Amino acid sequence: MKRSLPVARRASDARPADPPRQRVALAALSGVSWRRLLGYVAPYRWWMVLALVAMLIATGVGLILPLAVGQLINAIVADGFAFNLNQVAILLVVVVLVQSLFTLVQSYTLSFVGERVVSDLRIQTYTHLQSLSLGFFNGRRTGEITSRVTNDVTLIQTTVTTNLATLLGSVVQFVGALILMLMVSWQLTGLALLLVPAITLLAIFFGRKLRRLSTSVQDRLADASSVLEETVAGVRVVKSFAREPYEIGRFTEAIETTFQTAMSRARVRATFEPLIGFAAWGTLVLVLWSGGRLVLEGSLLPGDLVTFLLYAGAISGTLASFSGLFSQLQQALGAVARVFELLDTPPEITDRPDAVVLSTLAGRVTFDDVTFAYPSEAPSDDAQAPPPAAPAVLKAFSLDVHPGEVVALVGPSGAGKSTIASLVPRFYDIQQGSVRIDDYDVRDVTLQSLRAQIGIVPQETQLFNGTIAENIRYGRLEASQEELEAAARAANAHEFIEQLPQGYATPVGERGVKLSGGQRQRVAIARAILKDSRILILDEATSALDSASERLVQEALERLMHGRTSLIIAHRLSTIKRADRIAVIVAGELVELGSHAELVAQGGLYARLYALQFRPEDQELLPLLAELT
Ligand SMILES: Nc1ncnc2c1ncn2[C@@H]1O[C@H](COP(=O)(O)OP(=O)(O)OP(=O)(O)O)[C@@H](O)[C@H]1O
Repeated sequence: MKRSLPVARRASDARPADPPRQRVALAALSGVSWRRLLGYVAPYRWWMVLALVAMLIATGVGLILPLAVGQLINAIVADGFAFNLNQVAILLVVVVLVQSLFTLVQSYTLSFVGERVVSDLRIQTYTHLQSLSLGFFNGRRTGEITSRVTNDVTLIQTTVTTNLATLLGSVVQFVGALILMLMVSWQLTGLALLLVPAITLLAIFFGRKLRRLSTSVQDRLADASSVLEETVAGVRVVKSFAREPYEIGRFTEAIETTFQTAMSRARVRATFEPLIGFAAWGTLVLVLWSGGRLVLEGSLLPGDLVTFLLYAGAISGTLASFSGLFSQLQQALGAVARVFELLDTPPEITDRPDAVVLSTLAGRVTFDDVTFAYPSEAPSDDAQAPPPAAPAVLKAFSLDVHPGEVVALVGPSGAGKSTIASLVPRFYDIQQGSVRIDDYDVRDVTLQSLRAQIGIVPQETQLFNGTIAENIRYGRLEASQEELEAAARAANAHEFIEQLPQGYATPVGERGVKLSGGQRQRVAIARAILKDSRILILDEATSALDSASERLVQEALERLMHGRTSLIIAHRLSTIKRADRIAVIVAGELVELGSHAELVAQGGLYARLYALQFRPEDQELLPLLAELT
């Protein structure tokens, strides 16, 4: 029953972890995703070109190093060699210097591109997230969504820059070293190459296994973080039910599952890396042994053998980095798929191409034969499966609220009151009938202008991190300090705000002062007053306030409602009696409509309810109504 109206359902409405993710991860293997990913680098292509050129130079120059070292040794051991020791030593220093310089350029430019891409992508995903409809958020856990914008995007950053550049560098190094090796000794090269395909196959085999396990680890970790998020956000519920041990159990279970999966991955990785290392070093020893024999036979200079060994070392290094890269790229694929899936989720509620901008309104709100069922919560990666048919929450519901009228929506929990209210700002689209403001169907006007005309005071006020002034100004960002204070005064909030340590500049929300329930409600009312919209939707708080606080809130609400069309999801008899008309809703249908006096005279459900009314004025009506229906 206790739920704020415009805010998405809490994380507790979670759906279970989604196995189809793996399918999506595999789909991301297609070239399209990679092309799309590289599209993010396109705006910084010149930086990328610079990075790649620097990388090529650094790698290319690096390839001279083994050659120079070999020459150095030849200069030492072979008499009458072409270069003397000094010349070769100077060459070596110059080579190392040039290589370091270009490595620096490459590292800086690559980081620039990486950080830019990741920032762009985060802003894009967040912007897209903001465009998505409530239906999307209803079906997903908070932790899962935030992790896509933060963790997954970070994984992508390494993929598009560092990994790709390293891959390219490794290829250059591999090819370059191979050519130079061939020039030194084709026999030795042939021997080394015999073993390469075997190592590569091994790497591919393990890489695949690692990828599967990595996606699985990420999924399990997301499960654990969603337990964490849920319980931190809902810490009051946990504490009030003394469910700490239960939650610890749930978290432990999720973490233990993560641990088990991570250990399976660790086992594969632990075997993988030494195995590849062993294969590479084994090759080296074999080459050293055969090369040693060639030197002893006199067909190879000792320095050339050293050169060859250094190249062989470089090649086994690149092979190891190939396999490392391979598994990292595989890991990133899951992340890429999840981010693109988010970006590809179309918003359900959008402006029509010919949508008009609502301007000044009289403020009439009409529900005309409205039938509505909530969108099915099937996530988009389950698109193959037909969505289960959702039951209609509203059935042929009609109600005409006149400009300036106050209508109280009354009915048992789950009757559809919040749903009715959420259709006015078009949080959802209806299946039949129409919801109109003045004579405009809400689907024919721009969302921005529609929502600008509607003020909402939810049951529970969500305060954001920031000062109290910033929180009130959420109602109208461009409001002046005077307007802001006037709104706070009208909302009976000015006095308590003045008494806060820094007045309007006092930080509130997560990291600021804690406000009482009544104070929060008055801040919400001040926001709505500042917004100054024609239409108001109030979700009356059900939690009891002390009578002084209650009076301040009631006064503020009356000022707020004055001259505006108001739809109140009412819980208290006092509020209901004050409304111009009362709409009694039962199971998504309007069963009675009229003023308090009319309904009492009619002798229907409301009258029977009222007959029981020897209770205090602020008696909550709902439990009684539930008894009667
Ligand atoms: N986001 C949602 N997705 C799916 N079903 C929903 C959603 N919100 C509400 N419902 C369902 O729609 C029905 C009407 O809910 P609604 O919240 O409108 O009732 P209400 O009269 O406002 O109840 P309360 O007084 O308890 O807030 C309920 O059966 C509820 O389970």
